[in-house]
Amino acid sequence: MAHPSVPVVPALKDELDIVIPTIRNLDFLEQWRPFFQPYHLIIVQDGDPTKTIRVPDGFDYELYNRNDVNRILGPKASCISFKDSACRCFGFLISKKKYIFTIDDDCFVAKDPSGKDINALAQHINNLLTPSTPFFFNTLYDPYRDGADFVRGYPFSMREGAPTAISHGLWLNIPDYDAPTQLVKPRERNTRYVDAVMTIPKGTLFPMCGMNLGFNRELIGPAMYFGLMGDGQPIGRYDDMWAGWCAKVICDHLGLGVKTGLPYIWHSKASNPFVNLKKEYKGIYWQEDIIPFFQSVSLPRECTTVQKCYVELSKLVAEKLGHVDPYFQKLSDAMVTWIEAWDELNTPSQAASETKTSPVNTK
Ligand SMILES: O=c1ccn([C@@H]2O[C@H](COP(=O)(O)OP(=O)(O)O[C@H]3O[C@@H](CO)[C@H](O)[C@H]3O)[C@@H](O)[C@H]2O)c(=O)[nH]1
Ligand SMILES: [Mn+2]
Repeated sequence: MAHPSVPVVPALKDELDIVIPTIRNLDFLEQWRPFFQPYHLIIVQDGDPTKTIRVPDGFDYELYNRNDVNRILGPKASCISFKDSACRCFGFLISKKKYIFTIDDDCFVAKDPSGKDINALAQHINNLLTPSTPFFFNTLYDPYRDGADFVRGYPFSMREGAPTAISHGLWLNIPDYDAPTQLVKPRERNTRYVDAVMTIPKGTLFPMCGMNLGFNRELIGPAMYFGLMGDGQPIGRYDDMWAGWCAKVICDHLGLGVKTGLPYIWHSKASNPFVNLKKEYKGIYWQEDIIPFFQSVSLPRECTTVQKCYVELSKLVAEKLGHVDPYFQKLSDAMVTWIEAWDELNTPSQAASETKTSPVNTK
């Protein structure tokens, strides 16, 4: 029990950045203020860099537009998408913190069945700070949660679990459906609150949605590249999916865990299904080749770091998916550029020299 006179410091206050990709004013932050205000925000402004993005007073943030991306990365900026939410991964790159939470600007505070506001950030932090169980499924779901435990038959030698790399949250109201599903079910809303956090078993892929997502940047950051999407690219809205497939095979290889379930956010805006179909359609049939590829991936033992795994994966992408479309050779090259940029920005000497055009705003 915290002593009343000692202020409670929010968990991971100085170890976590909140990354928001945006093309609009960030009034949505007003609703998140009680939960987000103590944390540093990294705002990645997409689209026209001359447009001014309004951020509510009282938030500590840095804002990067496309001019900043080009200035900081130089030629390597080619790996950061333009005019797609995939641009958010620049925020992952430029951050210096151990943890990341990323959220879309049309995601609001949801209420649990008791009517209480859900602090999605606190739940992600709890998910990331407790182990995962990728090697043996616990049928009572998250065994580390208050009021739960490992069930009978769960090997004691496996109860230490694995470090958690990713925490994948869900959405009430507008579900993250693909365009064909949106088109046939335009009025479907997700009203089902499932009170569970589960570890996605080793060897199983999943469709990672980027709109309510936390991860340990030190464990899996270099794999969280959101690919080449949007302007000038033949595909969109597969940014988070690509990152999730790459990250999951690497987590499996390195013995790291991925959780999905709580927390929920309230996803307020359904994007246009016709526009989405134009962005997604190639991905809808390419993924019938992409998924078997990721299911077949076996990374060599010498790949002991995320970077080594990721570069090895980029080679396999070119080799095994290049026949599907020339795009995958471009993507393979961009994956290598991303790792070069990651290592360049995250070596102490280089990182310190980065300056920001937009002054860091303090409360
Ligand atoms: O060109 C753009 C468009 C949008 N953004 C910012 O990205 C997020 C998401 O935008 P939006 O809510 O319009 O997108 P959705 O259709 O709901 O898509 C979600 O599903 C996945 C598609 O990849 C992803 O998780 C979400 O994008 C907002 O913050 C926009 O401001 C952008 O930066 N550039
Ligand atoms: Mn949205």
